[in-house]
Amino acid sequence: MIKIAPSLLSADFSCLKEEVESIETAGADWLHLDIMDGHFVPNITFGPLVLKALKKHSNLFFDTHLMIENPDKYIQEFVSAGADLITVHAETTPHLHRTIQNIKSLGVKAGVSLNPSTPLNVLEYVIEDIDLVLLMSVNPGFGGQKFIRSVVCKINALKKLIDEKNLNLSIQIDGGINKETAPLVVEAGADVLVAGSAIFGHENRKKAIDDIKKSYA
Ligand SMILES: O=C(CO)[C@@H](O)[C@H](O)COP(=O)(O)O
Ligand SMILES: [Fe+2]
Repeated sequence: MIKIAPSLLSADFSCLKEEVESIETAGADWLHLDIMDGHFVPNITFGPLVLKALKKHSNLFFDTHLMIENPDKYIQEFVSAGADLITVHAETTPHLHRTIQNIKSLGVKAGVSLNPSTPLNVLEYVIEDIDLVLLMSVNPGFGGQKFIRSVVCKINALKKLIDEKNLNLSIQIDGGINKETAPLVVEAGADVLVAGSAIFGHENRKKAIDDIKKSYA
């Protein structure tokens, strides 16, 4: 089963509660929350207080994508606020193994994200400890960017590695996903698709989600 995770980054920030409700009733599987600090990425979004406020109004799985320096400092706060999965960028933490253990010790799922230019081999000694790999298909920081096609080969290579090791690990793709690019990444082995502008950019959220689902059915 392929999961659709609308990214809140492209929602109307003046009415986040209604925006989350709109994608929940439209058939979204997860809610993707982009946390940006203005250091690791040029943009600044929101923090745990916003997660906490939205969690009260949603039953969606809170998929929390940390694009922040020194993620260990904030993991506990995001878990207390309602994160169900915490994904950190390998580029932000010198002690990736420790960061993963930190996330797991708090009872939530752990993911590792890689920028488009970061090779898969940074995962070599942690791949058996995580629940999800997030491959960025744009350079992180903004919604609405163009899909970087070289990620398709990267997905194929990661899928091969996962199958060889017989691991139960999700492959999430984030950036430029729409009804044209979704089939490419699903075919390569992705099973969680993040989509911001392709869903929140449309009035009819159900049609937007259904169009993506139909594109690879
Ligand atoms: O993490 C990020 C961007 O850094 C994403 O989650 C974006 O929010 C995806 O937006 P679209 O490319 O789907 O518009
Ligand atoms: Fe994201």
